[in-house]
Amino acid sequence: MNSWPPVPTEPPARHPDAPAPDTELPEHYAYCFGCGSEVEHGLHLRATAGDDLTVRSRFLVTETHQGAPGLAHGGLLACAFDEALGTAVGHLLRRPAVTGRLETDFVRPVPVGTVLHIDAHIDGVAGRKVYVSAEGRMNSVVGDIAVRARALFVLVELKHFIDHGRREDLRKVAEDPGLLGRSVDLNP
Ligand SMILES: CCCCCCCC/C=C\CCCCCCCC(=O)SCCNC(=O)CCNC(=O)[C@H](O)C(C)(C)COP(=O)(O)OP(=O)(O)OC[C@H]1O[C@@H](n2cnc3c(N)ncnc32)[C@H](O)[C@@H]1OP(=O)(O)O
Repeated sequence: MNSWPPVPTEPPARHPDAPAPDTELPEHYAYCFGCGSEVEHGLHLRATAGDDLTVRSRFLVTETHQGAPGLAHGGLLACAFDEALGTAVGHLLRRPAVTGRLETDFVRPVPVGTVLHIDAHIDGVAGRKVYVSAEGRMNSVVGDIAVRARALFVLVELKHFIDHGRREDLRKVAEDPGLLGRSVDLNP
């Protein structure tokens, strides 16, 4: 394994307005494939602020998430980690960021019906670069590790989303700001 973070970093500082530990976090966008309640076959990942620089997430692997018969698709698992890691950056640092790089180690197959518990941690900050990592455990917070991930998120201005987002979707959000940051009922 290469050293992590790969460059010298500053210790990250939890934002003073970050949600308190054990706070259930809202979905960040109702049409997000990772967390959005309006996406029928999305991951519906739910997250809770943890202590210090951590966020705990979980999602249920359903039959619409298969790659091989009865097993989760690796790309969807990577998506769940992208979401869990990005949620940690967004909520704990309270800065908009996008994924620059995401690497995953798939350690065990994940059957349909598994609840994957993903613990994400902010490891270091170097300028606009935020290094984060996570472990996903099967069916309990102390279950077997199925997936490990590391990522680089890059802090951006809100303008990034306005410049690059599709006009009609930006218009929908302007008309219904509740599509962003809406609280949702919890599932596993
Ligand atoms: C007020 C707000 C409060 C917030 C409240 C919280 C609410 C909840 C929050 C949130 C939940 C969110 C959950 C979402 C989770 C999912 C996230 C996604 O899936 S994001 C979509 C996929 N990713 C993209 O679409 C990026 C596409 N790429 C780009 O747009 C650019 O390449 C970008 C912005 C990443 C970088 O471009 P540049 O021009 O701005 O900057 P340059 O200089 O190229 O990079 C900056 C530094 O990063 C390094 N870098 C960039 N990409 C790298 C890479 N792939 N590998 C290594 N280094 C990389 C560069 O080498 C540079 O490093 P050096 O500063 O020079 O040391």
